[in-house]
Amino acid sequence: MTAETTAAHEHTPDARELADLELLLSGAFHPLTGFMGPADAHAVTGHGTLADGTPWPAPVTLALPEDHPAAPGDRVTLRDPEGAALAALTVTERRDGLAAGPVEALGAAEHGPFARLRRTPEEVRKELAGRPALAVTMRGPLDDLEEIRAVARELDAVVLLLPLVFGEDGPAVVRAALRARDLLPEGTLVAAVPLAPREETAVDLELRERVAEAYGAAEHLAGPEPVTIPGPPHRRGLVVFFTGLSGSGKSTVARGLRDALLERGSRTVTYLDGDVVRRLLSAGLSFSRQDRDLNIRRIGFVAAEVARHGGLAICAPIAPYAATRAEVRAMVEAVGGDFLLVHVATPLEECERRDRKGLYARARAGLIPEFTGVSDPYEEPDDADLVIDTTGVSVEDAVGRVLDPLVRGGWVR
Ligand SMILES: Nc1ncnc2c1ncn2[C@@H]1O[C@H](COP(=O)(O)OS(=O)(=O)O)[C@@H](OP(=O)(O)O)[C@H]1O
Ligand SMILES: Nc1ncnc2c1ncn2[C@@H]1O[C@H](COP(=O)(O)OP(=O)(O)O)[C@@H](O)[C@H]1O
Repeated sequence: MTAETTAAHEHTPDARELADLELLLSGAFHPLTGFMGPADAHAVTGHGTLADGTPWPAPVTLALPEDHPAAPGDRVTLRDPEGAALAALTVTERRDGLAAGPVEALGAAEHGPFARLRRTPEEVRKELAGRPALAVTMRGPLDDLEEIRAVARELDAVVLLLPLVFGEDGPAVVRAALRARDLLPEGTLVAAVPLAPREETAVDLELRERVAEAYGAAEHLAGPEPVTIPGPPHRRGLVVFFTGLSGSGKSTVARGLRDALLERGSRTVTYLDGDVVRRLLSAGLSFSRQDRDLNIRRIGFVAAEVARHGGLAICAPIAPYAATRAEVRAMVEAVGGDFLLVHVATPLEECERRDRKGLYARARAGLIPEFTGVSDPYEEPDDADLVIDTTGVSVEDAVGRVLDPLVRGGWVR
Protein backbone atom coordinates (compact mmCIF):
# COMPACT_ATOMS: atom_id res chain seq x y z
CA MET A 1 0.00 0.00 0.00
CA THR A 2 1.47 3.38 -0.93
CA ALA A 3 1.59 6.32 1.46
CA GLU A 4 -0.97 8.03 -0.77
CA THR A 5 -3.63 5.33 -0.46
CA THR A 6 -3.06 5.07 3.30
CA ALA A 7 -3.68 8.78 3.70
CA ALA A 8 -6.75 8.58 1.49
CA HIS A 9 -8.31 5.84 3.60
CA GLU A 10 -8.91 7.93 6.62
CA HIS A 11 -11.93 9.80 7.79
CA THR A 12 -13.04 11.82 10.78
CA PRO A 13 -16.77 11.27 11.34
CA ASP A 14 -18.90 14.09 12.76
CA ALA A 15 -19.90 14.21 16.43
CA ARG A 16 -23.15 12.28 15.92
CA GLU A 17 -21.43 9.56 13.89
CA LEU A 18 -18.63 9.28 16.46
CA ALA A 19 -21.22 8.76 19.19
CA ASP A 20 -22.90 6.03 17.12
CA LEU A 21 -19.50 4.49 16.39
CA GLU A 22 -18.74 4.22 20.09
CA LEU A 23 -22.04 2.41 20.66
CA LEU A 24 -21.44 0.07 17.73
CA LEU A 25 -18.01 -0.80 19.15
CA SER A 26 -19.19 -1.20 22.74
CA GLY A 27 -22.03 -3.53 21.78
CA ALA A 28 -24.67 -1.05 22.99
CA PHE A 29 -26.22 -1.20 19.51
CA HIS A 30 -26.36 -5.02 19.52
CA PRO A 31 -27.06 -6.72 17.11
CA LEU A 32 -25.61 -4.00 14.82
CA THR A 33 -21.90 -4.41 14.17
CA GLY A 34 -21.36 -1.64 11.64
CA PHE A 35 -22.81 1.29 9.74
CA MET A 36 -25.88 0.68 7.57
CA GLY A 37 -26.16 1.12 3.84
CA PRO A 38 -29.08 2.91 2.16
CA ALA A 39 -31.21 -0.25 1.90
CA ASP A 40 -31.10 -0.92 5.65
CA ALA A 41 -31.50 2.77 6.48
CA HIS A 42 -34.63 3.03 4.29
CA ALA A 43 -36.08 -0.21 5.67
CA VAL A 44 -35.53 0.99 9.24
CA THR A 45 -37.17 4.35 8.56
CA GLY A 46 -40.03 2.73 6.62
CA HIS A 47 -41.00 -0.16 8.87
CA GLY A 48 -38.64 -0.44 11.82
CA THR A 49 -36.61 -3.39 10.62
CA LEU A 50 -33.36 -3.92 8.76
CA ALA A 51 -33.68 -5.14 5.16
CA ASP A 52 -33.39 -8.75 6.43
CA GLY A 53 -36.32 -8.27 8.83
CA THR A 54 -34.33 -7.82 12.07
CA PRO A 55 -36.18 -5.26 14.19
CA TRP A 56 -34.22 -2.01 14.66
CA PRO A 57 -35.67 1.46 15.31
CA ALA A 58 -33.31 4.06 13.78
CA PRO A 59 -30.80 4.55 10.96
CA VAL A 60 -27.15 4.33 12.02
CA THR A 61 -25.21 5.64 9.05
CA LEU A 62 -21.88 7.18 8.15
CA ALA A 63 -21.66 9.89 5.49
CA LEU A 64 -18.52 9.84 3.39
CA PRO A 65 -17.90 12.65 0.88
CA GLU A 66 -18.50 11.56 -2.73
CA ASP A 67 -14.89 12.38 -3.60
CA HIS A 68 -13.47 10.12 -0.86
CA PRO A 69 -11.61 7.35 -2.70
CA ALA A 70 -12.56 4.42 -0.44
CA ALA A 71 -14.25 1.60 -2.40
CA PRO A 72 -15.93 -1.65 -1.34
CA GLY A 73 -13.30 -3.96 0.15
CA ASP A 74 -11.15 -1.08 1.47
CA ARG A 75 -10.46 -0.40 5.12
CA VAL A 76 -10.97 3.17 6.29
CA THR A 77 -9.39 4.33 9.54
CA LEU A 78 -11.91 6.36 11.51
CA ARG A 79 -10.31 9.02 13.68
CA ASP A 80 -11.55 11.29 16.45
CA PRO A 81 -11.17 15.07 16.01
CA GLU A 82 -7.81 14.96 17.80
CA GLY A 83 -6.52 12.44 15.26
CA ALA A 84 -6.56 9.28 17.39
CA ALA A 85 -7.49 6.15 15.43
CA LEU A 86 -10.71 4.73 16.85
CA ALA A 87 -11.83 2.06 14.46
CA ALA A 88 -11.38 0.42 11.09
CA LEU A 89 -14.38 0.37 8.79
CA THR A 90 -14.35 -2.38 6.19
CA VAL A 91 -16.38 -0.87 3.39
CA THR A 92 -19.01 -3.21 1.98
CA GLU A 93 -21.02 -0.60 0.10
CA ARG A 94 -20.76 3.04 -1.01
CA ARG A 95 -23.96 4.60 -2.20
CA ASP A 96 -26.04 7.77 -1.77
CA GLY A 97 -23.18 9.48 0.07
CA LEU A 98 -23.00 6.71 2.69
CA ALA A 99 -20.28 4.20 3.52
CA ALA A 100 -21.55 0.95 5.00
CA GLY A 101 -19.73 -1.91 6.64
CA PRO A 102 -18.60 -3.51 9.89
CA VAL A 103 -16.36 -1.60 12.31
CA GLU A 104 -13.60 -2.93 14.48
CA ALA A 105 -12.02 -1.07 17.44
CA LEU A 106 -8.46 0.20 17.08
CA GLY A 107 -8.14 2.00 20.41
CA ALA A 108 -10.16 3.07 23.42
CA ALA A 109 -12.35 6.13 22.86
CA GLU A 110 -10.75 8.98 24.74
CA HIS A 111 -12.52 11.94 23.17
CA GLY A 112 -15.15 13.73 25.14
CA PRO A 113 -15.59 14.07 28.88
CA PHE A 114 -16.41 11.33 31.41
CA ALA A 115 -14.49 8.55 29.64
CA ARG A 116 -14.25 6.86 33.08
CA LEU A 117 -18.01 6.54 33.34
CA ARG A 118 -18.51 5.25 29.79
CA ARG A 119 -18.68 1.61 30.72
CA THR A 120 -19.48 -0.99 28.09
CA PRO A 121 -22.62 -3.11 28.30
CA GLU A 122 -20.41 -6.12 28.95
CA GLU A 123 -18.77 -4.49 31.98
CA VAL A 124 -22.12 -3.45 33.38
CA ARG A 125 -23.73 -6.85 32.81
CA LYS A 126 -20.78 -8.44 34.59
CA GLU A 127 -21.30 -6.16 37.57
CA LEU A 128 -25.02 -6.99 37.60
CA ALA A 129 -24.08 -10.68 37.76
CA GLY A 130 -27.46 -11.88 36.70
CA ARG A 131 -29.47 -9.55 39.00
CA PRO A 132 -32.40 -7.82 37.24
CA ALA A 133 -31.79 -4.16 36.44
CA LEU A 134 -34.12 -1.22 36.07
CA ALA A 135 -32.46 1.11 33.55
CA VAL A 136 -33.30 4.79 33.59
CA THR A 137 -32.11 6.71 30.54
CA MET A 138 -31.69 10.42 31.20
CA ARG A 139 -31.18 13.53 29.08
CA GLY A 140 -31.70 15.88 32.03
CA PRO A 141 -32.40 15.81 35.77
CA LEU A 142 -34.87 13.18 37.08
CA ASP A 143 -38.04 14.61 38.56
CA ASP A 144 -39.56 11.50 40.18
CA LEU A 145 -37.08 9.44 42.16
CA GLU A 146 -39.94 7.89 44.18
CA GLU A 147 -41.32 6.23 41.03
CA ILE A 148 -37.88 4.77 40.31
CA ARG A 149 -37.56 3.49 43.90
CA ALA A 150 -41.05 1.94 43.71
CA VAL A 151 -40.47 0.15 40.39
CA ALA A 152 -37.06 -1.07 41.55
CA ARG A 153 -38.61 -2.44 44.77
CA GLU A 154 -41.40 -4.14 42.85
CA LEU A 155 -38.93 -5.84 40.48
CA ASP A 156 -36.31 -6.33 43.19
CA ALA A 157 -33.97 -4.73 40.66
CA VAL A 158 -30.71 -2.82 40.75
CA VAL A 159 -31.17 0.73 39.46
CA LEU A 160 -28.94 1.47 36.48
CA LEU A 161 -28.76 5.15 35.56
CA LEU A 162 -27.79 5.73 31.94
CA PRO A 163 -27.07 9.44 31.40
CA LEU A 164 -27.18 9.98 27.63
CA VAL A 165 -24.27 12.26 26.98
CA PHE A 166 -24.21 14.07 23.69
CA GLY A 167 -23.31 17.66 22.99
CA GLU A 168 -23.03 20.59 25.29
CA ASP A 169 -25.41 19.29 27.96
CA GLY A 170 -23.52 16.00 28.43
CA PRO A 171 -21.58 17.00 31.57
CA ALA A 172 -24.71 18.43 33.23
CA VAL A 173 -26.60 15.16 32.59
CA VAL A 174 -23.78 13.12 34.14
CA ARG A 175 -23.76 15.41 37.18
CA ALA A 176 -27.54 14.95 37.48
CA ALA A 177 -27.06 11.16 37.38
CA LEU A 178 -24.35 11.24 40.06
CA ARG A 179 -26.59 13.40 42.28
CA ALA A 180 -29.55 11.05 41.73
CA ARG A 181 -27.38 8.02 42.52
CA ASP A 182 -26.77 9.38 46.01
CA LEU A 183 -30.52 9.59 46.61
CA LEU A 184 -31.39 6.17 45.19
CA PRO A 185 -30.89 2.76 46.84
CA GLU A 186 -27.35 1.68 47.59
CA GLY A 187 -25.76 -0.20 44.72
CA THR A 188 -27.28 2.05 42.05
CA LEU A 189 -24.98 1.99 39.02
CA VAL A 190 -24.14 4.80 36.58
CA ALA A 191 -22.89 4.31 33.02
CA ALA A 192 -22.61 7.26 30.64
CA VAL A 193 -23.84 6.42 27.13
CA PRO A 194 -23.00 8.65 24.15
CA LEU A 195 -26.37 8.27 22.46
CA ALA A 196 -27.19 11.17 20.16
CA PRO A 197 -30.89 12.09 20.28
CA ARG A 198 -33.07 11.12 17.30
CA GLU A 199 -35.49 13.66 15.92
CA GLU A 200 -38.68 11.64 16.29
CA THR A 201 -39.59 11.07 19.92
CA ALA A 202 -40.99 7.58 19.35
CA VAL A 203 -37.83 6.49 17.51
CA ASP A 204 -35.62 8.04 20.17
CA LEU A 205 -37.50 6.20 22.93
CA GLU A 206 -37.29 2.89 21.11
CA LEU A 207 -33.58 3.32 20.59
CA ARG A 208 -33.12 4.14 24.29
CA GLU A 209 -35.00 0.95 25.07
CA ARG A 210 -32.71 -1.11 22.83
CA VAL A 211 -29.59 0.39 24.40
CA ALA A 212 -30.99 -0.24 27.90
CA GLU A 213 -31.56 -3.90 26.93
CA ALA A 214 -27.97 -4.20 25.72
CA TYR A 215 -26.87 -3.02 29.18
CA GLY A 216 -28.83 -5.89 30.70
CA ALA A 217 -32.00 -4.03 31.71
CA ALA A 218 -35.10 -6.04 32.52
CA GLU A 219 -37.15 -2.84 32.52
CA HIS A 220 -36.58 0.66 31.16
CA LEU A 221 -37.84 4.04 32.30
CA ALA A 222 -37.19 7.13 30.17
CA GLY A 223 -36.35 10.21 32.24
CA PRO A 224 -38.14 13.48 31.44
CA GLU A 225 -36.96 15.69 28.59
CA PRO A 226 -34.83 18.52 29.91
CA VAL A 227 -36.36 21.96 30.11
CA THR A 228 -33.77 24.34 28.71
CA ILE A 229 -34.28 27.96 29.52
CA PRO A 230 -31.85 30.06 27.50
CA GLY A 231 -30.18 32.85 29.46
CA PRO A 232 -31.08 36.49 28.78
CA PRO A 233 -29.68 37.75 25.45
CA HIS A 234 -27.14 40.09 27.06
CA ARG A 235 -25.51 37.07 28.72
CA ARG A 236 -25.71 34.78 25.68
CA GLY A 237 -22.85 34.26 23.27
CA LEU A 238 -23.27 36.26 20.07
CA VAL A 239 -21.41 36.19 16.78
CA VAL A 240 -21.91 39.12 14.41
CA PHE A 241 -20.62 37.83 11.09
CA PHE A 242 -20.11 40.35 8.27
CA THR A 243 -19.85 39.04 4.72
CA GLY A 244 -19.44 40.95 1.46
CA LEU A 245 -17.10 41.87 -1.35
CA SER A 246 -13.67 43.40 -0.77
CA GLY A 247 -14.18 47.12 -0.23
CA SER A 248 -17.87 46.75 0.62
CA GLY A 249 -17.22 48.20 4.08
CA LYS A 250 -17.06 45.10 6.29
CA SER A 251 -13.95 46.13 8.24
CA THR A 252 -15.01 49.75 8.56
CA VAL A 253 -18.47 48.90 9.90
CA ALA A 254 -17.16 46.04 12.04
CA ARG A 255 -14.54 48.31 13.63
CA GLY A 256 -17.19 50.97 14.21
CA LEU A 257 -19.43 48.39 15.86
CA ARG A 258 -16.59 47.19 18.06
CA ASP A 259 -15.83 50.72 19.18
CA ALA A 260 -19.48 51.48 19.86
CA LEU A 261 -19.76 48.32 21.97
CA LEU A 262 -16.58 49.10 23.88
CA GLU A 263 -17.87 52.62 24.57
CA ARG A 264 -21.04 51.19 26.06
CA GLY A 265 -18.88 48.85 28.07
CA SER A 266 -21.59 46.25 28.73
CA ARG A 267 -19.90 43.41 26.86
CA THR A 268 -16.40 42.26 26.05
CA VAL A 269 -15.65 42.01 22.33
CA THR A 270 -13.38 39.80 20.23
CA TYR A 271 -12.81 41.23 16.77
CA LEU A 272 -11.66 38.86 14.01
CA ASP A 273 -10.95 41.01 10.97
CA GLY A 274 -10.47 39.20 7.65
CA ASP A 275 -7.08 40.74 6.91
CA VAL A 276 -5.77 40.27 10.44
CA VAL A 277 -6.90 36.63 10.53
CA ARG A 278 -5.06 36.03 7.29
CA ARG A 279 -1.84 37.38 8.78
CA LEU A 280 -2.04 35.16 11.88
CA LEU A 281 -4.57 32.36 12.18
CA SER A 282 -4.65 31.62 8.45
CA ALA A 283 -1.14 32.69 7.46
CA GLY A 284 -0.04 30.82 4.34
CA LEU A 285 -3.51 30.03 3.03
CA SER A 286 -4.33 30.91 -0.57
CA PHE A 287 -7.62 32.14 -2.06
CA SER A 288 -8.60 28.78 -3.57
CA ARG A 289 -12.05 27.59 -2.60
CA GLN A 290 -10.52 25.00 -0.29
CA ASP A 291 -8.33 27.51 1.53
CA ARG A 292 -11.08 30.12 1.77
CA ASP A 293 -13.32 27.47 3.33
CA LEU A 294 -10.60 26.48 5.78
CA ASN A 295 -10.06 30.14 6.64
CA ILE A 296 -13.76 30.63 7.37
CA ARG A 297 -13.96 27.42 9.41
CA ARG A 298 -11.04 28.62 11.52
CA ILE A 299 -12.77 31.94 12.10
CA GLY A 300 -15.97 30.04 12.93
CA PHE A 301 -14.14 27.80 15.38
CA VAL A 302 -12.67 30.73 17.30
CA ALA A 303 -15.94 32.68 17.21
CA ALA A 304 -17.88 29.67 18.50
CA GLU A 305 -15.41 29.25 21.37
CA VAL A 306 -15.95 32.91 22.28
CA ALA A 307 -19.73 32.39 22.11
CA ARG A 308 -19.55 29.21 24.18
CA HIS A 309 -18.33 31.34 27.08
CA GLY A 310 -20.99 33.96 26.58
CA GLY A 311 -18.76 36.40 24.70
CA LEU A 312 -19.40 38.53 21.65
CA ALA A 313 -17.32 37.97 18.52
CA ILE A 314 -17.32 40.15 15.42
CA CYS A 315 -15.99 38.57 12.22
CA ALA A 316 -15.47 40.36 8.91
CA PRO A 317 -14.14 38.09 6.18
CA ILE A 318 -15.43 37.98 2.60
CA ALA A 319 -16.78 34.43 3.24
CA PRO A 320 -17.99 33.99 -0.34
CA TYR A 321 -19.56 30.53 0.00
CA ALA A 322 -23.06 30.01 1.42
CA ALA A 323 -22.45 26.46 2.63
CA THR A 324 -19.41 27.49 4.67
CA ARG A 325 -21.26 30.43 6.23
CA ALA A 326 -24.05 28.00 7.14
CA GLU A 327 -21.46 25.73 8.78
CA VAL A 328 -20.28 28.61 10.96
CA ARG A 329 -23.86 29.45 11.92
CA ALA A 330 -24.38 25.81 12.92
CA MET A 331 -21.12 25.75 14.92
CA VAL A 332 -22.18 28.81 16.90
CA GLU A 333 -25.75 27.64 17.46
CA ALA A 334 -24.50 24.21 18.55
CA VAL A 335 -22.82 25.83 21.56
CA GLY A 336 -25.92 27.83 22.45
CA GLY A 337 -24.77 31.09 20.87
CA ASP A 338 -26.76 33.41 18.63
CA PHE A 339 -25.56 34.16 15.12
CA LEU A 340 -26.27 37.32 13.18
CA LEU A 341 -25.29 37.33 9.51
CA VAL A 342 -24.79 40.85 8.16
CA HIS A 343 -24.54 41.06 4.40
CA VAL A 344 -22.66 44.20 3.45
CA ALA A 345 -24.29 44.32 0.04
CA THR A 346 -22.44 47.26 -1.49
CA PRO A 347 -22.50 46.59 -5.27
CA LEU A 348 -19.33 45.57 -7.06
CA GLU A 349 -19.27 48.83 -9.06
CA GLU A 350 -19.10 50.90 -5.86
CA CYS A 351 -16.46 48.59 -4.28
CA GLU A 352 -14.43 48.88 -7.45
CA ARG A 353 -14.86 52.64 -7.54
CA ARG A 354 -13.53 52.87 -3.97
CA ASP A 355 -10.70 50.42 -4.68
CA ARG A 356 -9.11 51.36 -1.39
CA LYS A 357 -6.17 49.02 -1.74
CA GLY A 358 -5.84 49.13 -5.55
CA LEU A 359 -6.68 45.43 -5.66
CA TYR A 360 -9.52 45.66 -8.20
CA ALA A 361 -7.28 47.48 -10.70
CA ARG A 362 -4.68 44.77 -10.26
CA ALA A 363 -7.28 42.03 -10.51
CA ARG A 364 -8.71 43.55 -13.74
CA ALA A 365 -5.17 43.68 -15.11
CA GLY A 366 -4.93 39.94 -14.44
CA LEU A 367 -2.31 40.41 -11.74
CA ILE A 368 -4.42 38.81 -8.96
CA PRO A 369 -6.02 35.52 -9.94
CA GLU A 370 -9.26 34.31 -8.30
CA PHE A 371 -10.28 37.77 -7.12
CA THR A 372 -13.75 37.77 -5.56
CA GLY A 373 -16.30 39.51 -7.76
CA VAL A 374 -13.90 39.75 -10.69
CA SER A 375 -12.63 36.25 -11.41
CA ASP A 376 -13.97 34.31 -8.42
CA PRO A 377 -17.53 33.80 -7.18
CA TYR A 378 -19.42 35.50 -4.37
CA GLU A 379 -22.61 33.67 -3.38
CA GLU A 380 -25.12 36.26 -2.16
CA PRO A 381 -26.67 35.16 1.15
CA ASP A 382 -30.36 34.35 1.20
CA ASP A 383 -30.24 33.90 4.98
CA ALA A 384 -28.84 37.30 6.00
CA ASP A 385 -30.29 38.68 9.23
CA LEU A 386 -29.38 42.16 8.06
CA VAL A 387 -28.49 43.64 4.66
CA ILE A 388 -26.62 46.95 4.35
CA ASP A 389 -25.61 48.67 1.13
CA THR A 390 -23.09 51.31 2.24
CA THR A 391 -23.30 53.29 -1.02
CA GLY A 392 -23.94 56.93 -0.11
CA VAL A 393 -24.35 56.01 3.57
CA SER A 394 -22.13 57.48 6.30
CA VAL A 395 -20.05 55.09 8.36
CA GLU A 396 -21.88 56.24 11.47
CA ASP A 397 -25.27 55.37 9.95
CA ALA A 398 -24.02 52.01 8.74
CA VAL A 399 -22.76 51.16 12.25
CA GLY A 400 -26.09 52.33 13.70
CA ARG A 401 -27.97 49.92 11.44
CA VAL A 402 -26.14 47.00 13.04
CA LEU A 403 -26.07 48.34 16.58
CA ASP A 404 -29.80 49.17 16.71
CA PRO A 405 -31.09 45.60 16.29
CA LEU A 406 -28.52 44.40 18.83
CA VAL A 407 -29.89 46.85 21.37
CA ARG A 408 -33.54 46.18 20.43
CA GLY A 409 -32.94 42.42 20.65
CA GLY A 410 -31.49 42.81 24.15
CA TRP A 411 -28.02 41.50 23.22
CA VAL A 412 -26.46 44.82 24.15
CA ARG A 413 -27.55 47.08 26.97
N1 LIG B 1 -8.01 36.72 -4.66
C1 LIG B 1 -8.51 37.46 -3.68
N2 LIG B 1 -9.85 37.55 -3.51
C2 LIG B 1 -10.36 38.29 -2.51
N3 LIG B 1 -9.61 38.99 -1.65
C3 LIG B 1 -8.27 38.95 -1.74
C4 LIG B 1 -7.68 38.18 -2.79
N4 LIG B 1 -6.33 38.33 -2.67
C5 LIG B 1 -6.09 39.15 -1.63
N5 LIG B 1 -7.25 39.53 -1.06
C6 LIG B 1 -7.35 40.35 0.16
O1 LIG B 1 -7.74 39.45 1.18
C7 LIG B 1 -8.88 39.92 1.86
C8 LIG B 1 -9.96 38.85 1.91
O2 LIG B 1 -9.60 37.84 2.77
P1 LIG B 1 -10.70 36.99 3.46
O3 LIG B 1 -9.98 36.11 4.40
O4 LIG B 1 -11.74 37.87 4.03
O5 LIG B 1 -11.30 36.15 2.24
S1 LIG B 1 -12.15 34.79 2.29
O6 LIG B 1 -13.24 35.01 3.23
O7 LIG B 1 -11.25 33.74 2.76
O8 LIG B 1 -12.62 34.57 0.93
C9 LIG B 1 -9.42 41.08 1.12
O9 LIG B 1 -9.64 42.04 2.13
P2 LIG B 1 -10.97 42.91 2.28
O10 LIG B 1 -10.77 43.98 1.27
O11 LIG B 1 -10.88 43.44 3.68
O12 LIG B 1 -12.17 42.09 2.06
C10 LIG B 1 -8.33 41.48 0.12
O13 LIG B 1 -7.66 42.58 0.64
N1 LIG C 1 -21.04 53.70 4.99
C1 LIG C 1 -19.83 53.15 4.86
N2 LIG C 1 -19.52 52.04 5.55
C2 LIG C 1 -18.31 51.46 5.41
N3 LIG C 1 -17.36 51.90 4.60
C3 LIG C 1 -17.59 53.02 3.88
C4 LIG C 1 -18.85 53.68 3.98
N4 LIG C 1 -18.82 54.71 3.15
C5 LIG C 1 -17.60 54.71 2.58
N5 LIG C 1 -16.85 53.71 3.01
C6 LIG C 1 -15.45 53.42 2.60
O1 LIG C 1 -15.40 52.16 1.93
C7 LIG C 1 -14.17 51.52 2.19
C8 LIG C 1 -14.52 50.17 2.75
O2 LIG C 1 -13.33 49.44 3.01
P1 LIG C 1 -13.26 48.29 4.05
O3 LIG C 1 -14.01 48.62 5.26
O4 LIG C 1 -11.82 47.91 4.19
O5 LIG C 1 -14.06 47.13 3.27
P2 LIG C 1 -13.87 45.57 3.35
O6 LIG C 1 -13.42 45.24 4.75
O7 LIG C 1 -15.23 45.03 3.06
O8 LIG C 1 -12.86 45.21 2.32
C9 LIG C 1 -13.42 52.39 3.18
O9 LIG C 1 -12.49 53.17 2.48
C10 LIG C 1 -14.51 53.26 3.77
O10 LIG C 1 -14.04 54.51 4.22
